[in-house]
Amino acid sequence: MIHSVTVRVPATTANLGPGFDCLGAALTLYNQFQFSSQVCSSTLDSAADGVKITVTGLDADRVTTDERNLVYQAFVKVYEKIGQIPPNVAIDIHLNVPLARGLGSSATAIVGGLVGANQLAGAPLTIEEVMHLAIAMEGHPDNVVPALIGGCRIAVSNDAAYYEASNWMICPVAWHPEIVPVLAIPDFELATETARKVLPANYSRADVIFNTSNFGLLLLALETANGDWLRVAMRDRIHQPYRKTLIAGYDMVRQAAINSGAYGVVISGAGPTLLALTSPNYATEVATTIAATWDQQGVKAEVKVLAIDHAGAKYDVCLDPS
Ligand SMILES: Nc1ncnc2c1ncn2[C@@H]1O[C@H](COP(=O)(O)OP(=O)(O)O)[C@@H](O)[C@H]1O
Ligand SMILES: N[C@@H](CCOP(=O)(O)O)C(=O)O
Repeated sequence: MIHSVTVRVPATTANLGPGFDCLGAALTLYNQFQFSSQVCSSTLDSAADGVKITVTGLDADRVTTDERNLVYQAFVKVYEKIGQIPPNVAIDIHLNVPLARGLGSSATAIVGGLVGANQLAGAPLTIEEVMHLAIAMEGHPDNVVPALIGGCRIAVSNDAAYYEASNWMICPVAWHPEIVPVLAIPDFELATETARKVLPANYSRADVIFNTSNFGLLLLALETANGDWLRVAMRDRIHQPYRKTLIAGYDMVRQAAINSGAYGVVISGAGPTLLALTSPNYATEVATTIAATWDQQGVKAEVKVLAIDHAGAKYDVCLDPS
């Protein structure tokens, strides 16, 4: 019998400029979730029956430890899907991905909870079924998909209604190893829900064509590391023009990063983290410049030079000694 499951889930950077709600990549920064079976609820000291949650690491005090916790909600979803009552469980969460910064913290929580529950239940669901549950919970595929399977991915819906889709085609996007993601994480939060509310419901034909052409070019540029293409292809008219007003210093930081060698700078996920893509030779210079420029605007930012994670969610299972 399985005693505990430990799941490691990567952060993500979604959208990458023109790929709003359909393109995202996993990053080498991870949250960890451990799920341990409990014998009976009388051994648990949480207010919620059947679950005890502890959280350590970054922003730990900001995460709820009762049954509203997103990891636990995802855990329960698996048992609903298989028609079983969720077992009593202790969940230990260790956070390295900051909350509400555009690095997919909610995606790690959803994927961690789903993968943990599925393994604890003896793996009744396929990875596709886990993915569909994750997309339905998050409401869009671009962060949960790379968080689950790693790499850079495009999600395409086979259904007419994109956001209600139950059929998804997931395709890998080649990412040239000489393209380095530099992430600049400011010291303020921006909830995805808030950043989605500022977007218009409709777009002009010109804006749609602008994004479609840049998106196509971006895929070629990521595969080939063609700098001339990348400098053009990271432009977007679907979300960034509206969201940048929520990110103090955005234009100045973007221009300074480009002047110091970045191909381009985009909002990571829903923001406020900024993603610069650059070559290995310029990565340190770009990182230093972004931090210094934001500092001049009164914004403290942590800057990380990362790589693309190709593994996605990884788990270890520990069997009951008896
Ligand atoms: N490990 C976690 N456990 C529980 N809830 C989490 C966890 N990580 C994130 N969340 C929830 O997700 C919210 C952040 O989600 P969101 O606004 O989409 O930002 P992000 O861009 O980081 O995904 C947090 O405020 C919290 O409610
Ligand atoms: N496409 C979504 C992506 C949100 O990603 P997150 O990492 O900020 O949760 C959006 O742009 O709203």
